[in-house]
Amino acid sequence: MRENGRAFDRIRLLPRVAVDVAGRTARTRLLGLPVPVPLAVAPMAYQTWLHPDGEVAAASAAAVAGVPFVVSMMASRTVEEVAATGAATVMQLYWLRDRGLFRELVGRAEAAGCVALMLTVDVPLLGRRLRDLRGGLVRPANVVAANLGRAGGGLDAVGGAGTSEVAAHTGVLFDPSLSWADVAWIRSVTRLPLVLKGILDPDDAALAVAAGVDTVVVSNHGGRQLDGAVATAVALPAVVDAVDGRCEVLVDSGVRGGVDVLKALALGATGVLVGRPLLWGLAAGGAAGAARVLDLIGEELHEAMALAGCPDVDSARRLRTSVAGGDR
Ligand SMILES: Cc1cc2nc3c(=O)[nH]c(=O)nc-3n(C[C@H](O)[C@H](O)[C@H](O)COP(=O)(O)O)c2cc1C
Ligand SMILES: CC(C)CC(=O)C(=O)O
Repeated sequence: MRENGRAFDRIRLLPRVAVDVAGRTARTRLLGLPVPVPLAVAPMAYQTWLHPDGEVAAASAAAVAGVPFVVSMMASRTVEEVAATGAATVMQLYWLRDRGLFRELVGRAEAAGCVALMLTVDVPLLGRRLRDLRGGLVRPANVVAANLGRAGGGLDAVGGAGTSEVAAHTGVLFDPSLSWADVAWIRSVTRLPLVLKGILDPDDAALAVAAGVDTVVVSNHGGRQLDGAVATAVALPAVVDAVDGRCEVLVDSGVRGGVDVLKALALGATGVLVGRPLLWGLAAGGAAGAARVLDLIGEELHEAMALAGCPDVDSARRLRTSVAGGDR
């Protein structure tokens, strides 16, 4: 988790000068949609844990900002409630042991007007989260996975030593047998654009393209899964090369401001997903707090583009970068 931030910090930008940036714009396309800034909100579970309105407040902020909102399969408000905010909504899915429930969720996402499906591929099981274990993390009874019906409630018996309640619950639900054949099956059962989230190796990015995926997300899950996995700012360029323009490449994990977004673009990304900062805004100030976070990142990006001599997103993607040695 720490290395994600450090890796972005180590990227150095080579600004261009005497470029007319008076009419600059960060408008571009992301997840197949026109967006005012190249970012979307990352899928994050159980947002009513942070604020009573949860995902509905966060999605309202995304709607105001005009950026897509990815609703977690483990959201504490339903995909229908989220889509009703008017935000361009992407449904995130985990591979479930219960294939009937998985199919049902795909159908609900389509019926709710979702613009894409995002399959998260880096959670065959939940990472060993030592702070969750030491703190005895247990969901409050009123925070449930609202999309999963009876399967979305908590567990009566917590998993025991070495397992948090959340890890035990997801262990019951998630199927660790996901393979590329299953990805091909998912591709075949929906006409919605398909996003694969949690790619780090360029060979996996090439396999995703071969499976007909529309977007890959270079992600180590914000450092929550495999401790010691490569930072995304380090992994991104090789994935961009492997994909070679055949699908969109988004990146998350460690993006904390507009300069990080500019660095991601300079490294070849189509755009970024914003994770924890959105939750901090939501916890501090509900929909307004989440909206302020998205505003700030957008303002910072516009300023950084001006200072780097970038009138548009394509020129940002052509900026040169270098990597500084050591930590700051
Ligand atoms: C509290 C929390 C819950 C998350 N829940 C999910 C989830 O349900 N599905 C998913 O694909 N990723 C989930 N993630 C990972 C995020 O989508 C994203 O990859 C990560 O937070 C990006 O890193 P950042 O927080 O450093 O920006 C979660 C992250 C956090 C912090
Ligand atoms: C409920 C969890 C599976 C959500 C998640 O992906 C996470 O906590 O990182």
